[in-house]
Amino acid sequence: MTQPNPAGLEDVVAGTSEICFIDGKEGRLLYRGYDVRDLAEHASFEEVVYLLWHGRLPNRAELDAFVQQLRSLQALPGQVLDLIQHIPPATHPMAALRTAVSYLGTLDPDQEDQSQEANLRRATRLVAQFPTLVAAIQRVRQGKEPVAPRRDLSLAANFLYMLRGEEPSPLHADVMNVALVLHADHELNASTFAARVVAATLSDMYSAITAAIGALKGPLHGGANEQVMRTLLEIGSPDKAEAWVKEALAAKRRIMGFGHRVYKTEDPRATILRRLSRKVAEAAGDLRWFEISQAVEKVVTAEKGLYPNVDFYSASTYYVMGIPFELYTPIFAVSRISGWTAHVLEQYANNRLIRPRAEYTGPTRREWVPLEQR
Ligand SMILES: CC(=O)SCCNC(=O)CCNC(=O)[C@H](O)C(C)(C)COP(=O)(O)OP(=O)(O)OC[C@H]1O[C@@H](n2cnc3c(N)ncnc32)[C@H](O)[C@@H]1OP(=O)(O)O
Ligand SMILES: O=C([O-])CC(=O)C(=O)O
Repeated sequence: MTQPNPAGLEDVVAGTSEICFIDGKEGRLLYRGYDVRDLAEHASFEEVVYLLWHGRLPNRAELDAFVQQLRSLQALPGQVLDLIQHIPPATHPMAALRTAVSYLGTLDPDQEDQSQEANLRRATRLVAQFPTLVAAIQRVRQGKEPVAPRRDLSLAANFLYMLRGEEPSPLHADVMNVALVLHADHELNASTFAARVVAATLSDMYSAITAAIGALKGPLHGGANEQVMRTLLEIGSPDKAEAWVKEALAAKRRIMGFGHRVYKTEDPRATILRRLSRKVAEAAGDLRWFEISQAVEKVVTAEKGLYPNVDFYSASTYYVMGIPFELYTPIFAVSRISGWTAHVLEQYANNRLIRPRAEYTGPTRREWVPLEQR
């Protein structure tokens, strides 16, 4: 057997992929060769999904056709809407999403078909349905009726529309689009790796995506954005940030939204989200959450040399947009479903079972002791 791997498989190259490149030293992120900063500035989320799946940007006709296809698939089957009504309202929306996606698998129109074409159709349905699912889950939790999707809005605008029951401002629609572009893919992060492990057994796409949702939910991964907002609310004002952070660090607590396994400098997505956070805050005339975030960043960077990751400034951005914090990780999933499905399709296209070894550290030879003698 090869040498034992470092804890958490740090820096272990566990496979090849053509989808996403991260330079952790320089703080660069590319989707299929395109810098995420250019995509955030110019691309719609729909274009990015096409790029991730097909390896190239769509032309006008291809994009129009893809957008129309997505819009035709946004509505949820009635059985899923019924299921959502039966989920206890106190359930975390990520748990509800995981349950609903698993149920969607039982209603899959392509049931036994495991061809690449059928899997691309599944991926398309999932990307189209995730915003509708998350919005419906939230509205039902709040005792409201789900809002039906519209066919004349971008995926980002439609998501906010279904959540709020009214069309978002162009600023909020734009900010949501950029947030979706920024969260779309990130190489072998924990949830994508989980999805690929499941796909590599040749299990179905819904099983892989359900596993990925479970992994994203954890606070060390996508669940951190919700925890960031809880932190900002607890701190309450910029002048309290320094003492709060110092006390948390002294107690060896982690400051959510900081640090990254791959980036040893600022996460390029955080740079863009910091700007967005300020922009929505200025437009709303409410800089409090942005200023607390900046104050926290200053102390964490000075004390620990840690940089904000993608989950840090997304929290204050969404909060000022009036989005409740339990939805921050589901919004991550609304975007990351594009990357998860891209990786599952890539895994199926060139599959080998993923099955590493463990370095055994338990006892090697023990004598059996009969029950009465223990
Ligand atoms: C979308 C995403 O998944 S982005 C990541 C979202 N997660 C978070 O924001 C949670 C907070 N951050 C963390 O817990 C970590 O930075 C992780 C999980 C993201 C990466 O962790 P790893 O690469 O495994 O680093 P590891 O956990 O080994 O930490 C290394 C050292 O930095 C410290 N550290 C890392 N992150 C933090 C943090 N956010 N706050 C305080 N200390 C931290 C650790 O305590 C550890 O210190 P020690 O060596 O003195 O014990
Ligand atoms: O890459 C990671 O480990 C986590 C992350 O930033 C992401 O999934 O976007």
